Amino acid sequence: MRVFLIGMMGSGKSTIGRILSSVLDKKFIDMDSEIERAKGMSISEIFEKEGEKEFRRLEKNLLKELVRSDEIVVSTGGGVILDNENRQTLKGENSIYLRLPPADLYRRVSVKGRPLLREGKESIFRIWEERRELYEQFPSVDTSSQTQWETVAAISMKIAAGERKTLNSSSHPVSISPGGFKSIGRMPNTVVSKRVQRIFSEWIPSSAFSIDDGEEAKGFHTLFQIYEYLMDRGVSRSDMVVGAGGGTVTDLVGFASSTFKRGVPITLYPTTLLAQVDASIGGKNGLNFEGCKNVVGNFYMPYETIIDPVVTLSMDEGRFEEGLVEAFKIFLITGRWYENFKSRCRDLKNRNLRALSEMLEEAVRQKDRIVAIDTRETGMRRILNLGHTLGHLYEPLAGVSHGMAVAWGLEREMHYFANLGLIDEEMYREVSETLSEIVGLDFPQLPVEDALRLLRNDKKATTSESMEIEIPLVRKPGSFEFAKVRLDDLLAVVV
Ligand SMILES: NC(=O)c1ccc[n+]([C@@H]2O[C@H](COP(=O)([O-])OP(=O)(O)OC[C@H]3O[C@@H](n4cnc5c(N)ncnc54)[C@H](O)[C@@H]3O)[C@@H](O)[C@H]2O)c1
Ligand SMILES: Nc1ncnc2c1ncn2[C@@H]1O[C@H](COP(=O)(O)OP(=O)(O)O)[C@@H](O)[C@H]1O
Ligand SMILES: O=C(O)C1=C[C@@H](OP(=O)(O)O)[C@@H](O)[C@H](O)C1
Ligand SMILES: [Mg+2]
Repeated sequence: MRVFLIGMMGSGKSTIGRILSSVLDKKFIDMDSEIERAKGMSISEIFEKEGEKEFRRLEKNLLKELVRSDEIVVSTGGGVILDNENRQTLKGENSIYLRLPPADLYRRVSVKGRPLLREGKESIFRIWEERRELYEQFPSVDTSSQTQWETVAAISMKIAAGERKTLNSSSHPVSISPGGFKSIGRMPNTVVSKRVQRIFSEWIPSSAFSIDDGEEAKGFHTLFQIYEYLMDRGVSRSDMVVGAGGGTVTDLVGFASSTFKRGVPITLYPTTLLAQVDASIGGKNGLNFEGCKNVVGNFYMPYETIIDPVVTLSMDEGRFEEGLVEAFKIFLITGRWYENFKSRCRDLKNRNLRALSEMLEEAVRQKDRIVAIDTRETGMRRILNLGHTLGHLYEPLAGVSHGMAVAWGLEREMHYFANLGLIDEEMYREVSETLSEIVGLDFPQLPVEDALRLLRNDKKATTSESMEIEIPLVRKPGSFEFAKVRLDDLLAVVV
């Protein structure tokens, strides 16, 4: 497959092209750089010494060469579309126009290395006016007020085939499907995260209801909005409801569908990595109440979960990596894919789609196996709480997100058990280094009183007066148990 990025100077073709090539495992080619290398001079020098006409001849010949290659992402020069033959060639390819209003281009573009702007940056407005109809002959993504990752995600979604691999999961049907998110367009009763709706609006049905997400939104106020939407849509038990968003959305819509008319079917489209490896698998749902996490909820298996790694590409730095932490936690517990994870960590952090799809398939299979054995968390499923005991202190007291808190909690719990000699130093160091590589470990010291109060209220503590709590212990990858620990000893590693 070949992908060509077209658009005005400054629209981001070279920047986005480099990132996109790493995501798609393809060779990156920047046409301007190729021409400069072949000629041994800069674009400006070519324009000056040999004229624009010669530059366009070189550009045209290079394009003819490139369409004979494969597995490439090409950032074209802004003027490649001026030649009709070039346009016809590009129309036969996966060509995407990075669309941006001229005012944004003006703010973004630098004159340096762009001879057509030698009269001044304001020339960008004239050039844009002259060319806009040529660019608009191509499929486009709007890159105005989009992050670079959101632009990469929108392009990747456009070109993703949507092939689906259904896992023979036992708790509920799950498919891994790069581009499968696009099937949401056929779903009539969709509740979607506002941010996801903005990024992937091309595929979200107009009948969808977009909601705020995040912990603040994960409460009865949003739940009642969802009930009202389902009422307005006349949803009955023979209809399908869709929840598309991160874990707060899949939890909310999961609970709403489990209680609306005593239960209507739900299909989940988890759109964060954390929701894909964890929140959307296993039927747990819930909402926060009176400042307490997940204090209302139940177990309700979705009709299906569609996991599309492409949709996670748009996530903010930091939030994306939190999903890697939850996956690493599962591989640490089961021992499977643990070595693979460490060796693929850089590819995973670079959001390489092939690595993500393989990782997701393994993580989902393993969580599904645990859930199938102990759906209602009376035994083995509690192991998934690894890192959450101390994580539930960091989340409110350090004011960090759930995923980051779990990373810090996992590292501190491993540190605690290493101090007791229950896990060897090498194991602790390996886990700590991996977590540090994924999200960094600059956690703060916590205030003693608040930390002790929260620890005593942890739902695993036997009684609030007790000074003991039973928490998961992983002695080595794949070997786990539950260990009774004293609250004040555990507290010592976080205060
Ligand atoms: N039910 C379960 O088994 C389970 C398990 C783990 C966590 N959870 C719950 O999940 C929640 C955490 O989930 P989360 O980390 O997904 O949080 P989230 O739903 O708050 O999403 C995090 C942020 O990512 C944004 N976002 C979502 N999809 C995006 C995309 N494709 N591109 C860019 N931004 C995107 C959201 O707008 C939000 O700002 C917590 O409430 C936790 O309790 C539930
Ligand atoms: N999505 C984006 N948001 C903000 N700035 C961007 C974005 N994409 C690229 N840029 C910046 O815009 C400038 C031009 O990008 P570049 O890739 O050189 O554009 P082109 O190759 O289309 O001329 C660079 O400074 C780049 O960092
Ligand atoms: O728009 C144009 O005609 C041009 C854009 C430039 O590439 P970028 O779009 O990467 O700046 C480069 O090919 C040359 O300066 C001509
Ligand atoms: Mg460029």
